[in-house]
Amino acid sequence: MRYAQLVMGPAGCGKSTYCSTMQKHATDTQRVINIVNLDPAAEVFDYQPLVDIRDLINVEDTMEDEELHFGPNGGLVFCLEYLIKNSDWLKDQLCGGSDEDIEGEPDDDYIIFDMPGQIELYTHLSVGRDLVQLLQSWNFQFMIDGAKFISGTMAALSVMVNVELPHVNILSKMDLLSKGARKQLDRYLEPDPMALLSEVNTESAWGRKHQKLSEAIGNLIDSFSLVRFIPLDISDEESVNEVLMIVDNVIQYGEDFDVKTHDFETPDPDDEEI
Ligand SMILES: Nc1nc2c(ncn2[C@@H]2O[C@H](COP(=O)(O)OP(=O)(O)OP(=O)(O)O)[C@@H](O)[C@H]2O)c(=O)[nH]1
Ligand SMILES: [Mg+2]
Repeated sequence: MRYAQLVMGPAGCGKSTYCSTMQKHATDTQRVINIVNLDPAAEVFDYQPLVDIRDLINVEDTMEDEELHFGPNGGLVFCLEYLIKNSDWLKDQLCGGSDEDIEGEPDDDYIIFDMPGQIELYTHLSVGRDLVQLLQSWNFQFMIDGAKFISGTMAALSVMVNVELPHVNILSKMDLLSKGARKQLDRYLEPDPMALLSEVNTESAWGRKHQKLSEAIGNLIDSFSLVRFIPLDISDEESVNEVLMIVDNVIQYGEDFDVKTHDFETPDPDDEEI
């Protein structure tokens, strides 16, 4: 089987850090997770990518090119569309090129795709969906990491509707919260959207004017069980493990797992902790 996670979220929310944290955790627990960088504007990340879109095309190239002359956002869209058009390149890099590998490969592949932060790529442009269809045609199974709170949830819903995949919302950077702040967090982790929205309602003219809309949004979020956020504290091994387990469960990884664990040797006690 081939398993994949697409990591999406606002700029700087910790997507690349999530990728490298999961990869390190996998190594520590005798699993192999590979990372593919699909951000053509990426400058730094703390992992060794299996595939890097920048080997195919770079945002700077599209901006400096005399004919194209894109700005950073147009350049990004161009790069991803270029990737889709040159999907054979990606297929070669991911699958070693031969169709036989895709059909008959006995080992599991588990790949995390580190995506660019521009949400419009997945909400209303076809690039995100094209990419997903491509990967699905190569037998990848999926999940998605969504964005922030009520507005993030709406964005996540919009992504879900557009790309038609199951997803898990992750609240990153938990290590930055004080103990007191963490205690208050529970109401946000599994919040009552109606209660949260009613707070918004009374506070502003906008809220009063759009009360019906807010209620409808609350109902929508509620009935799709969208508002569940999983906290991630990358400095806490337990937390990293829990997030990976939840995601594995969503993409149905590890259902025939006991066979797999014997493929690996005993862990090296000198392995670095995260
Ligand atoms: N303390 C803490 N810092 C984090 C965490 N995740 C990310 N950061 C920091 O936040 C900054 C951005 O993290 P990245 O992982 O590069 O975020 P990104 O979403 O990949 O960013 P873009 O690719 O630019 O959209 C870096 O300085 C990270 O060190 C976290 O869980 N805890
Ligand atoms: Mg990044």
